[in-house]
Amino acid sequence: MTIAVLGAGAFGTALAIALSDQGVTLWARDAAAVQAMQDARENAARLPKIPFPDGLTITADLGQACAADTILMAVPMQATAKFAEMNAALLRDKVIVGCSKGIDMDSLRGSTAILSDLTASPAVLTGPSFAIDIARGLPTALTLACADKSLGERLQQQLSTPVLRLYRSGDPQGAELGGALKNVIAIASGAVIGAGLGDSARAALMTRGFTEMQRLAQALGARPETLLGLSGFGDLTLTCTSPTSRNYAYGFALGKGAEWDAKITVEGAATARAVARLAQARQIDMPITQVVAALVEGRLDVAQGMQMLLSRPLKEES
Ligand SMILES: NC(=O)C1=CN([C@@H]2O[C@H](COP(=O)(O)OP(=O)(O)OC[C@H]3O[C@@H](n4cnc5c(N)ncnc54)[C@H](OP(=O)(O)O)[C@@H]3O)[C@@H](O)[C@H]2O)C=CC1
Ligand SMILES: O=C(CO)COP(=O)(O)O
Repeated sequence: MTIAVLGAGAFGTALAIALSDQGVTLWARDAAAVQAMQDARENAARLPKIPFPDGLTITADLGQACAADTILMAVPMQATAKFAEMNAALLRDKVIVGCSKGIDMDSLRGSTAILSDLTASPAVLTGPSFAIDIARGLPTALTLACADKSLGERLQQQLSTPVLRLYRSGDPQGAELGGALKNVIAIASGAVIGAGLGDSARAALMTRGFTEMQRLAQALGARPETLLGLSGFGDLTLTCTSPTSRNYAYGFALGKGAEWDAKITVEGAATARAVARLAQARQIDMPITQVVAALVEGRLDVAQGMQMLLSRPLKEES
């Protein structure tokens, strides 16, 4: 069984490296970048100093990549819907695993819904994992979620390695929402630490943020236990506590009033805006997400956002 990874960012490249013992094709859109990676046998732009193993083939030919049995989609979320639509002829009815974390701003859909336009039972691979850790072969555990049980079992076997341990789930929507929503709370956590408001405030935001994640996920049909696993609680913990996270680092810069390089992928920024709209439309109480959306849009600063959260009426913990 052959594997291709679409999108040669840090994560796509890391997955291709981790799975290269089986032979992996990594696709990138830019032919010049592909040639440079082929010559250097590394992705110097996104994952420097990690050499490509022999089993990794890099190409700009999407047709060649899509000939693989299993396709891992690692293009950033806000580009995924257009990518899927433009390349539907190559991707239709393939075995596709969504690896991106976010909610599409235009359609308010996540990767499972977007990829369902192409294939009957898209899978999701998500959980606490920095690209650099996976690429270095450090131990990592992720969730592989698929509504089709036998396909999920096959993908679990195919994509696990001795150091990349995949747990199976039958709830792709819950798994995808955990990965998407934790990025929003990571921005809030970074902002609180960047503004010097302390670890206690961060713990409060993580906990109340997790409550918001559960509220939305359950309203959208996710199983509550999915969010308690690697894809929800696990990834929330990693991303809200590590400066390696770009979402956390972006929030930290907001809190500190520091410059931020807009070229860096911060999935939680667009996702906060998408989820704020989704929550408003469904009348779901998600105050932290609403504040993060307002921070991202420049409608509030961190002090004002914190004041808004602290001045809410006192209530029962639920
Ligand atoms: N980095 C990490 O630790 C992890 C990331 N993820 C998720 O993986 C996804 C990708 O993130 P990551 O790899 O880090 O992102 P990066 O910022 O490292 O790279 C983004 C990549 O996507 C490519 N790209 C952007 N738009 C398109 C498009 N329209 N068509 C094809 N390729 C495109 C870029 O190509 P170009 O260079 O040509 O612009 C670039 O190679 C995100 O959803 C992220 O949340 C999940 C777990 C861990
Ligand atoms: O999703 C991630 C870790 O699981 C990566 O987080 P960042 O996109 O914030 O770097």
